[in-house]
Amino acid sequence: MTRERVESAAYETGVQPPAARLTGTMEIGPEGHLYIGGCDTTRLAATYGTPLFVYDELLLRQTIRRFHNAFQSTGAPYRVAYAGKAFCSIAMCQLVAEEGCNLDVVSGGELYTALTAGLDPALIHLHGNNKTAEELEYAVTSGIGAVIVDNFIELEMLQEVAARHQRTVDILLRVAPGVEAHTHEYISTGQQDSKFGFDMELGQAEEALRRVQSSASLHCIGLHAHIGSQIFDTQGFTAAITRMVGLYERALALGLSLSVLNIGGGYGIRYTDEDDPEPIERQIHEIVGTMRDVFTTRGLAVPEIWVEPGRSIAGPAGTTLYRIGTQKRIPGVRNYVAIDGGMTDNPRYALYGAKYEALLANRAAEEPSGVWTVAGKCCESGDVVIRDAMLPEAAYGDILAVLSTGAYNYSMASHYNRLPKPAVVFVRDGEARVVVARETWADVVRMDRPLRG
Ligand SMILES: Cc1ncc(COP(=O)(O)O)c(C=O)c1O
Ligand SMILES: N[C@@H](CCCC[NH3+])C(=O)O
Repeated sequence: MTRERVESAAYETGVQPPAARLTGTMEIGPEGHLYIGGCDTTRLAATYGTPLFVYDELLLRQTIRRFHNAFQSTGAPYRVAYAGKAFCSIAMCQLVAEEGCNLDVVSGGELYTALTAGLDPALIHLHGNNKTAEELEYAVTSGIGAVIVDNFIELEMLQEVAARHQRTVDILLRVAPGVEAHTHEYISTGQQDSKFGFDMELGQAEEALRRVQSSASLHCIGLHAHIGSQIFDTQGFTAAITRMVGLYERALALGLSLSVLNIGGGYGIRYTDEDDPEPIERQIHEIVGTMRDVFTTRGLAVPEIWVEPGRSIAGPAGTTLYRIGTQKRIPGVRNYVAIDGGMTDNPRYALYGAKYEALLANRAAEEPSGVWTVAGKCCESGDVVIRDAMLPEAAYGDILAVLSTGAYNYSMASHYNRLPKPAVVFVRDGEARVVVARETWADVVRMDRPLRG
Protein backbone atom coordinates (compact mmCIF):
# COMPACT_ATOMS: atom_id res chain seq x y z
CA MET A 1 0.00 0.00 0.00
CA THR A 2 1.38 3.41 -0.89
CA ARG A 3 1.74 6.37 1.45
CA GLU A 4 -1.16 8.08 -0.39
CA ARG A 5 -3.34 5.05 0.28
CA VAL A 6 -2.37 5.11 3.97
CA GLU A 7 -3.23 8.76 4.28
CA SER A 8 -6.50 8.39 2.45
CA ALA A 9 -7.44 5.36 4.57
CA ALA A 10 -7.06 7.49 7.68
CA TYR A 11 -8.96 10.31 6.01
CA GLU A 12 -11.84 8.10 4.90
CA THR A 13 -12.42 6.79 8.40
CA GLY A 14 -12.33 10.33 9.73
CA VAL A 15 -9.49 9.38 12.03
CA GLN A 16 -6.37 11.51 11.96
CA PRO A 17 -3.04 9.80 12.53
CA PRO A 18 -1.25 10.82 15.73
CA ALA A 19 1.97 12.74 15.73
CA ALA A 20 4.00 9.59 15.32
CA ARG A 21 4.53 9.02 11.63
CA LEU A 22 2.93 6.00 10.00
CA THR A 23 4.94 4.20 7.34
CA GLY A 24 4.39 1.57 4.69
CA THR A 25 1.03 -0.16 4.99
CA MET A 26 0.26 1.24 8.44
CA GLU A 27 -3.19 2.68 8.84
CA ILE A 28 -5.63 3.42 11.62
CA GLY A 29 -8.86 1.44 11.53
CA PRO A 30 -12.30 2.91 12.28
CA GLU A 31 -12.12 1.54 15.83
CA GLY A 32 -8.86 3.42 16.34
CA HIS A 33 -6.56 0.41 16.15
CA LEU A 34 -3.21 0.41 14.37
CA TYR A 35 -3.16 -1.89 11.34
CA ILE A 36 -0.03 -3.11 9.59
CA GLY A 37 -0.20 -5.18 6.42
CA GLY A 38 -3.97 -5.20 6.79
CA CYS A 39 -3.72 -6.86 10.23
CA ASP A 40 -5.11 -5.36 13.41
CA THR A 41 -2.07 -5.13 15.67
CA THR A 42 -4.17 -5.56 18.83
CA ARG A 43 -5.27 -8.94 17.48
CA LEU A 44 -1.68 -9.80 16.60
CA ALA A 45 -0.71 -9.02 20.19
CA ALA A 46 -3.57 -11.17 21.51
CA THR A 47 -2.81 -14.07 19.18
CA TYR A 48 0.96 -14.18 19.28
CA GLY A 49 1.69 -12.51 22.62
CA THR A 50 3.95 -9.61 23.44
CA PRO A 51 6.59 -8.42 22.95
CA LEU A 52 6.08 -9.10 19.27
CA PHE A 53 8.10 -7.98 16.27
CA VAL A 54 5.82 -7.21 13.33
CA TYR A 55 7.37 -6.77 9.88
CA ASP A 56 5.50 -5.08 7.07
CA GLU A 57 6.40 -7.45 4.24
CA LEU A 58 5.38 -5.08 1.46
CA LEU A 59 7.51 -2.30 2.89
CA LEU A 60 10.52 -4.64 3.08
CA ARG A 61 10.03 -5.51 -0.57
CA GLN A 62 9.32 -1.92 -1.63
CA THR A 63 12.49 -0.63 -0.02
CA ILE A 64 14.62 -3.24 -1.75
CA ARG A 65 12.97 -2.30 -5.04
CA ARG A 66 13.82 1.36 -4.42
CA PHE A 67 17.51 0.39 -4.31
CA HIS A 68 17.19 -1.64 -7.52
CA ASN A 69 15.21 1.08 -9.32
CA ALA A 70 17.65 3.79 -8.24
CA PHE A 71 20.60 1.86 -9.64
CA GLN A 72 18.77 0.78 -12.76
CA SER A 73 17.83 4.36 -13.58
CA THR A 74 21.55 5.19 -13.74
CA GLY A 75 22.40 2.25 -16.00
CA ALA A 76 25.39 1.42 -13.78
CA PRO A 77 26.30 -2.21 -13.09
CA TYR A 78 25.56 -2.87 -9.43
CA ARG A 79 24.79 -5.39 -6.73
CA VAL A 80 22.65 -4.90 -3.63
CA ALA A 81 23.63 -7.22 -0.79
CA TYR A 82 21.32 -7.07 2.21
CA ALA A 83 23.36 -6.94 5.43
CA GLY A 84 21.88 -9.82 7.42
CA LYS A 85 23.19 -8.50 10.72
CA ALA A 86 20.29 -6.01 10.78
CA PHE A 87 17.77 -8.86 10.97
CA CYS A 88 18.58 -12.40 9.93
CA SER A 89 16.13 -15.28 9.84
CA ILE A 90 15.31 -18.00 7.36
CA ALA A 91 12.27 -16.12 6.02
CA MET A 92 14.19 -12.85 5.74
CA CYS A 93 16.98 -14.53 3.78
CA GLN A 94 14.38 -16.02 1.44
CA LEU A 95 12.65 -12.66 0.99
CA VAL A 96 15.83 -10.80 0.06
CA ALA A 97 16.80 -13.53 -2.40
CA GLU A 98 13.33 -13.36 -3.97
CA GLU A 99 13.87 -9.62 -4.38
CA GLY A 100 17.08 -10.11 -6.32
CA CYS A 101 19.55 -9.30 -3.55
CA ASN A 102 22.75 -10.90 -2.48
CA LEU A 103 23.26 -11.48 1.22
CA ASP A 104 26.06 -10.39 3.53
CA VAL A 105 26.66 -12.61 6.52
CA VAL A 106 28.99 -11.85 9.36
CA SER A 107 29.29 -15.16 11.16
CA GLY A 108 28.98 -18.90 10.76
CA GLY A 109 25.54 -18.63 12.37
CA GLU A 110 24.27 -16.19 9.76
CA LEU A 111 25.81 -18.31 7.00
CA TYR A 112 24.11 -21.39 8.43
CA THR A 113 20.79 -19.50 8.49
CA ALA A 114 21.15 -18.48 4.84
CA LEU A 115 22.09 -21.96 3.68
CA THR A 116 19.27 -23.48 5.71
CA ALA A 117 16.97 -20.99 3.97
CA GLY A 118 18.06 -22.62 0.71
CA LEU A 119 19.97 -19.64 -0.68
CA ASP A 120 22.34 -20.22 -3.55
CA PRO A 121 25.77 -20.06 -1.83
CA ALA A 122 27.05 -17.96 -4.72
CA LEU A 123 24.79 -15.11 -3.51
CA ILE A 124 26.46 -14.98 -0.11
CA HIS A 125 29.36 -12.78 1.03
CA LEU A 126 31.15 -13.35 4.34
CA HIS A 127 32.30 -10.44 6.49
CA GLY A 128 34.01 -10.14 9.86
CA ASN A 129 37.13 -8.79 11.49
CA ASN A 130 37.91 -12.05 13.28
CA LYS A 131 36.53 -14.91 11.26
CA THR A 132 37.39 -18.19 12.90
CA ALA A 133 39.11 -21.09 11.17
CA GLU A 134 35.81 -22.96 11.39
CA GLU A 135 33.91 -20.10 9.72
CA LEU A 136 36.44 -19.84 6.88
CA GLU A 137 36.33 -23.61 6.36
CA TYR A 138 32.51 -23.50 6.27
CA ALA A 139 32.51 -20.60 3.81
CA VAL A 140 34.99 -22.22 1.43
CA THR A 141 33.43 -25.69 1.49
CA SER A 142 29.97 -24.19 0.97
CA GLY A 143 31.22 -22.38 -2.12
CA ILE A 144 30.01 -18.91 -1.12
CA GLY A 145 30.27 -16.04 -3.58
CA ALA A 146 32.92 -13.92 -1.89
CA VAL A 147 34.86 -13.43 1.30
CA ILE A 148 35.58 -9.87 2.36
CA VAL A 149 39.05 -10.22 3.81
CA ASP A 150 39.79 -7.95 6.73
CA ASN A 151 43.41 -8.51 7.80
CA PHE A 152 46.71 -10.29 7.12
CA ILE A 153 46.09 -13.23 9.44
CA GLU A 154 42.78 -13.95 7.74
CA LEU A 155 44.44 -13.66 4.36
CA GLU A 156 46.88 -16.43 5.28
CA MET A 157 44.22 -18.60 6.88
CA LEU A 158 41.89 -18.29 3.92
CA GLN A 159 44.67 -19.05 1.48
CA GLU A 160 45.52 -22.21 3.36
CA VAL A 161 41.86 -23.37 3.49
CA ALA A 162 41.29 -22.61 -0.19
CA ALA A 163 44.50 -24.41 -1.25
CA ARG A 164 43.68 -27.44 0.91
CA HIS A 165 40.28 -27.76 -0.76
CA GLN A 166 41.73 -26.98 -4.19
CA ARG A 167 39.39 -24.07 -4.65
CA THR A 168 39.86 -20.56 -5.91
CA VAL A 169 38.05 -18.12 -3.66
CA ASP A 170 36.85 -14.71 -4.82
CA ILE A 171 37.74 -12.05 -2.29
CA LEU A 172 37.38 -8.33 -1.73
CA LEU A 173 39.85 -6.53 0.49
CA ARG A 174 38.26 -4.44 3.21
CA VAL A 175 40.09 -1.17 3.71
CA ALA A 176 39.82 1.54 6.32
CA PRO A 177 39.66 4.59 4.06
CA GLY A 178 40.32 7.14 6.81
CA VAL A 179 36.89 8.74 6.48
CA GLU A 180 34.95 9.88 9.52
CA ALA A 181 31.24 9.26 9.02
CA HIS A 182 28.90 11.66 10.79
CA THR A 183 27.24 9.19 13.11
CA HIS A 184 27.49 7.75 16.62
CA GLU A 185 31.09 7.00 17.56
CA TYR A 186 30.28 3.32 18.27
CA ILE A 187 28.93 2.73 14.76
CA SER A 188 31.47 4.73 12.80
CA THR A 189 33.89 2.35 11.08
CA GLY A 190 35.71 4.13 8.25
CA GLN A 191 38.12 6.18 10.37
CA GLN A 192 41.80 5.23 10.61
CA ASP A 193 41.46 4.25 14.30
CA SER A 194 39.19 1.29 13.60
CA LYS A 195 39.42 -2.44 14.22
CA PHE A 196 38.14 -3.11 10.69
CA GLY A 197 40.08 -3.50 7.48
CA PHE A 198 43.54 -2.83 6.09
CA ASP A 199 44.87 0.62 6.87
CA MET A 200 45.24 2.69 3.73
CA GLU A 201 47.43 5.48 5.04
CA LEU A 202 50.24 3.22 6.21
CA GLY A 203 50.42 1.08 3.09
CA GLN A 204 48.87 -2.05 4.63
CA ALA A 205 46.19 -2.25 1.98
CA GLU A 206 48.79 -2.12 -0.78
CA GLU A 207 50.87 -4.78 0.92
CA ALA A 208 47.74 -6.98 1.12
CA LEU A 209 47.18 -6.51 -2.61
CA ARG A 210 50.75 -7.62 -3.32
CA ARG A 211 50.26 -10.76 -1.24
CA VAL A 212 47.00 -11.59 -2.98
CA GLN A 213 48.63 -11.03 -6.33
CA SER A 214 51.04 -13.87 -5.64
CA SER A 215 48.36 -16.21 -4.33
CA ALA A 216 47.21 -19.07 -6.54
CA SER A 217 44.04 -19.75 -4.53
CA LEU A 218 42.67 -16.27 -3.90
CA HIS A 219 41.21 -14.12 -6.65
CA CYS A 220 40.78 -10.49 -5.64
CA ILE A 221 37.77 -9.05 -7.45
CA GLY A 222 37.57 -5.72 -5.68
CA LEU A 223 37.91 -3.37 -2.74
CA HIS A 224 35.48 -2.83 0.09
CA ALA A 225 34.87 -0.08 2.64
CA HIS A 226 32.08 0.41 5.13
CA ILE A 227 32.28 3.78 6.81
CA GLY A 228 29.54 3.42 9.41
CA SER A 229 25.84 3.17 10.03
CA GLN A 230 22.87 5.55 10.30
CA ILE A 231 24.49 8.07 7.93
CA PHE A 232 22.24 10.79 6.50
CA ASP A 233 24.17 12.14 3.51
CA THR A 234 26.54 10.94 0.84
CA GLN A 235 29.56 13.04 1.78
CA GLY A 236 31.29 10.15 3.60
CA PHE A 237 30.58 7.70 0.79
CA THR A 238 31.87 9.99 -1.92
CA ALA A 239 34.95 10.81 0.17
CA ALA A 240 35.63 7.08 0.58
CA ILE A 241 35.29 6.48 -3.17
CA THR A 242 37.63 9.38 -3.91
CA ARG A 243 40.21 7.92 -1.53
CA MET A 244 39.91 4.38 -2.82
CA VAL A 245 40.31 5.05 -6.52
CA GLY A 246 44.10 5.48 -6.17
CA LEU A 247 44.42 2.13 -4.44
CA TYR A 248 42.19 0.52 -7.06
CA GLU A 249 44.44 1.90 -9.79
CA ARG A 250 47.56 0.59 -8.06
CA ALA A 251 45.91 -2.84 -7.76
CA LEU A 252 45.34 -2.87 -11.50
CA ALA A 253 48.96 -1.84 -12.03
CA LEU A 254 50.02 -4.84 -9.92
CA GLY A 255 48.18 -7.06 -12.39
CA LEU A 256 45.09 -7.77 -10.31
CA SER A 257 41.88 -7.91 -12.31
CA LEU A 258 39.59 -5.90 -10.05
CA SER A 259 36.08 -5.13 -11.21
CA VAL A 260 34.16 -4.24 -8.03
CA LEU A 261 34.07 -1.33 -5.60
CA ASN A 262 31.92 -2.12 -2.59
CA ILE A 263 31.09 0.91 -0.48
CA GLY A 264 29.19 -0.95 2.22
CA GLY A 265 25.97 -0.02 3.96
CA GLY A 266 25.04 2.72 6.36
CA TYR A 267 22.07 4.50 4.74
CA GLY A 268 20.28 6.23 7.59
CA ILE A 269 16.61 6.05 8.45
CA ARG A 270 14.13 8.28 10.25
CA TYR A 271 13.48 7.17 13.83
CA THR A 272 12.15 10.54 15.02
CA ASP A 273 11.72 14.04 13.60
CA GLU A 274 15.35 14.70 14.51
CA ASP A 275 16.43 12.38 11.70
CA ASP A 276 16.42 13.65 8.16
CA PRO A 277 18.19 11.17 5.89
CA GLU A 278 18.57 11.88 2.20
CA PRO A 279 16.30 9.62 0.17
CA ILE A 280 17.85 6.37 -1.02
CA GLU A 281 17.43 7.44 -4.65
CA ARG A 282 19.43 10.64 -4.19
CA GLN A 283 22.20 8.85 -2.31
CA ILE A 284 22.54 6.16 -4.98
CA HIS A 285 22.58 8.74 -7.77
CA GLU A 286 25.31 10.75 -6.06
CA ILE A 287 27.36 7.64 -5.36
CA VAL A 288 27.10 6.46 -8.96
CA GLY A 289 27.90 9.97 -10.21
CA THR A 290 31.03 10.15 -8.05
CA MET A 291 32.14 6.71 -9.16
CA ARG A 292 31.81 7.69 -12.78
CA ASP A 293 33.67 10.97 -12.25
CA VAL A 294 36.62 9.67 -10.31
CA PHE A 295 37.21 6.57 -12.40
CA THR A 296 36.77 8.14 -15.82
CA THR A 297 39.00 11.09 -14.85
CA ARG A 298 41.80 8.55 -14.38
CA GLY A 299 40.94 6.77 -17.60
CA LEU A 300 39.72 3.67 -15.75
CA ALA A 301 36.69 1.53 -16.46
CA VAL A 302 33.99 2.23 -13.86
CA PRO A 303 33.77 -0.81 -11.58
CA GLU A 304 30.61 -2.61 -10.60
CA ILE A 305 29.18 -0.84 -7.54
CA TRP A 306 28.18 -2.98 -4.61
CA VAL A 307 26.20 -1.69 -1.63
CA GLU A 308 25.23 -3.46 1.60
CA PRO A 309 22.17 -1.85 3.16
CA GLY A 310 20.84 -3.39 6.36
CA ARG A 311 19.07 -0.83 8.52
CA SER A 312 17.44 1.02 5.62
CA ILE A 313 15.75 -2.19 4.46
CA ALA A 314 14.82 -3.83 7.75
CA GLY A 315 14.46 -0.85 10.11
CA PRO A 316 11.36 1.07 8.98
CA ALA A 317 9.47 -2.17 8.22
CA GLY A 318 9.63 -3.39 11.83
CA THR A 319 7.36 -2.44 14.73
CA THR A 320 7.54 -3.87 18.23
CA LEU A 321 4.31 -4.43 20.15
CA TYR A 322 4.48 -4.48 23.94
CA ARG A 323 1.86 -4.72 26.62
CA ILE A 324 1.89 -1.87 29.07
CA GLY A 325 2.11 -2.89 32.72
CA THR A 326 2.91 -0.84 35.76
CA GLN A 327 3.43 2.89 36.10
CA LYS A 328 5.39 5.04 38.47
CA ARG A 329 4.72 8.76 38.74
CA ILE A 330 7.23 10.98 40.47
CA PRO A 331 5.59 14.42 40.42
CA GLY A 332 7.96 17.11 39.21
CA VAL A 333 10.55 14.51 38.26
CA ARG A 334 9.41 11.91 35.74
CA ASN A 335 6.58 9.54 34.86
CA TYR A 336 7.47 5.97 34.03
CA VAL A 337 5.43 3.39 32.22
CA ALA A 338 6.74 -0.17 32.10
CA ILE A 339 6.48 -2.62 29.20
CA ASP A 340 6.85 -6.40 29.08
CA GLY A 341 10.16 -6.20 27.16
CA GLY A 342 12.96 -3.66 27.16
CA MET A 343 16.70 -3.72 26.66
CA THR A 344 16.48 -7.47 26.00
CA ASP A 345 14.66 -6.89 22.71
CA ASN A 346 15.83 -3.33 22.06
CA PRO A 347 19.22 -2.44 23.57
CA ARG A 348 19.70 0.59 21.35
CA TYR A 349 18.87 3.24 23.95
CA ALA A 350 21.24 1.56 26.39
CA LEU A 351 23.96 1.33 23.76
CA TYR A 352 23.64 4.55 21.80
CA GLY A 353 21.01 6.68 23.49
CA ALA A 354 18.85 5.87 20.45
CA LYS A 355 15.47 7.59 20.10
CA TYR A 356 12.16 6.13 18.98
CA GLU A 357 8.56 7.13 18.45
CA ALA A 358 5.63 5.13 19.73
CA LEU A 359 1.85 5.11 19.83
CA LEU A 360 -0.80 3.10 21.59
CA ALA A 361 -1.85 0.44 19.10
CA ASN A 362 -5.31 0.03 20.64
CA ARG A 363 -5.94 3.81 20.80
CA ALA A 364 -3.91 4.82 17.79
CA ALA A 365 -5.90 7.89 16.83
CA GLU A 366 -5.57 9.55 20.24
CA GLU A 367 -3.31 12.56 20.45
CA PRO A 368 -0.48 12.38 22.99
CA SER A 369 -1.30 14.09 26.25
CA GLY A 370 1.91 13.74 28.20
CA VAL A 371 5.52 12.72 28.37
CA TRP A 372 6.40 9.24 29.57
CA THR A 373 9.60 7.34 29.96
CA VAL A 374 9.04 3.87 28.58
CA ALA A 375 11.05 1.51 30.75
CA GLY A 376 11.62 -2.20 30.37
CA LYS A 377 11.26 -4.94 32.96
CA CYS A 378 14.95 -5.64 33.52
CA CYS A 379 16.72 -5.03 36.78
CA GLU A 380 18.58 -1.87 35.88
CA SER A 381 17.82 1.81 35.48
CA GLY A 382 19.36 2.00 32.01
CA ASP A 383 16.68 -0.39 30.79
CA VAL A 384 14.78 2.24 28.86
CA VAL A 385 13.32 1.98 25.36
CA ILE A 386 12.17 5.60 24.98
CA ARG A 387 13.37 8.35 27.27
CA ASP A 388 10.65 10.95 26.63
CA ALA A 389 7.77 9.48 24.67
CA MET A 390 4.77 11.63 23.82
CA LEU A 391 1.80 9.35 24.55
CA PRO A 392 -1.84 9.47 25.55
CA GLU A 393 -2.54 8.61 29.19
CA ALA A 394 -1.72 4.87 29.13
CA ALA A 395 -3.49 2.21 31.15
CA TYR A 396 -2.52 -1.27 32.27
CA GLY A 397 -3.00 -3.64 29.32
CA ASP A 398 -2.73 -1.04 26.54
CA ILE A 399 -0.59 -2.10 23.60
CA LEU A 400 2.40 0.07 22.84
CA ALA A 401 3.73 0.07 19.28
CA VAL A 402 7.34 1.25 19.02
CA LEU A 403 8.10 2.22 15.43
CA SER A 404 11.10 1.50 13.21
CA THR A 405 12.48 -1.34 15.29
CA GLY A 406 13.19 -3.70 12.41
CA ALA A 407 16.97 -3.34 12.39
CA TYR A 408 19.39 -4.28 15.16
CA ASN A 409 16.64 -5.05 17.63
CA TYR A 410 15.71 -8.71 17.32
CA SER A 411 19.23 -9.34 16.00
CA MET A 412 20.73 -7.85 19.17
CA ALA A 413 18.17 -9.38 21.54
CA SER A 414 19.50 -11.15 24.63
CA HIS A 415 18.29 -13.43 27.38
CA TYR A 416 19.23 -10.99 30.14
CA ASN A 417 17.22 -11.73 33.26
CA ARG A 418 16.38 -14.99 31.48
CA LEU A 419 13.70 -13.37 29.37
CA PRO A 420 12.67 -15.51 26.38
CA LYS A 421 13.11 -13.86 22.98
CA PRO A 422 9.91 -12.56 21.34
CA ALA A 423 8.23 -13.97 18.26
CA VAL A 424 8.55 -12.34 14.85
CA VAL A 425 5.67 -12.17 12.37
CA PHE A 426 5.56 -10.96 8.78
CA VAL A 427 2.24 -9.36 7.87
CA ARG A 428 0.81 -8.81 4.43
CA ASP A 429 -2.66 -8.46 2.87
CA GLY A 430 -4.42 -9.18 6.15
CA GLU A 431 -2.42 -12.29 6.93
CA ALA A 432 0.24 -12.87 9.54
CA ARG A 433 2.93 -15.49 9.34
CA VAL A 434 5.16 -16.44 12.25
CA VAL A 435 8.71 -16.42 10.92
CA VAL A 436 10.43 -16.80 14.29
CA ALA A 437 8.56 -18.55 17.08
CA ARG A 438 8.37 -17.10 20.59
CA GLU A 439 10.77 -18.70 23.01
CA THR A 440 9.43 -20.30 26.14
CA TRP A 441 10.90 -20.58 29.63
CA ALA A 442 11.86 -24.12 28.64
CA ASP A 443 13.91 -22.68 25.75
CA VAL A 444 15.70 -20.45 28.20
CA VAL A 445 17.07 -23.46 30.09
CA ARG A 446 17.45 -25.68 27.03
CA MET A 447 21.24 -25.43 26.93
CA ASP A 448 21.69 -25.69 30.70
CA ARG A 449 23.09 -28.85 32.22
CA PRO A 450 22.70 -29.87 35.88
CA LEU A 451 25.53 -29.73 38.36
CA ARG A 452 25.43 -33.48 38.81
CA GLY A 453 23.93 -36.56 37.24
C1 LIG B 1 30.47 -4.37 6.56
C2 LIG B 1 29.10 -3.89 6.80
N1 LIG B 1 28.25 -3.80 5.75
C3 LIG B 1 26.98 -3.39 5.90
C4 LIG B 1 26.50 -3.01 7.14
C5 LIG B 1 25.08 -2.56 7.23
O1 LIG B 1 24.99 -1.27 7.65
P1 LIG B 1 23.56 -0.56 7.75
O2 LIG B 1 22.69 -1.48 8.52
O3 LIG B 1 23.83 0.69 8.46
O4 LIG B 1 23.08 -0.35 6.36
C6 LIG B 1 27.36 -3.04 8.25
C7 LIG B 1 26.91 -2.54 9.56
O5 LIG B 1 27.09 -1.38 9.87
C8 LIG B 1 28.68 -3.51 8.08
O6 LIG B 1 29.50 -3.61 9.10
N1 LIG C 1 23.99 -2.38 15.90
C1 LIG C 1 24.12 -1.03 15.48
C2 LIG C 1 24.72 -0.87 14.15
C3 LIG C 1 25.96 -1.63 13.92
C4 LIG C 1 26.15 -1.75 12.49
C5 LIG C 1 26.70 -3.07 12.09
N2 LIG C 1 28.02 -2.96 11.53
C6 LIG C 1 22.83 -0.25 15.64
O1 LIG C 1 21.91 -0.72 16.19
O2 LIG C 1 22.70 0.85 15.24
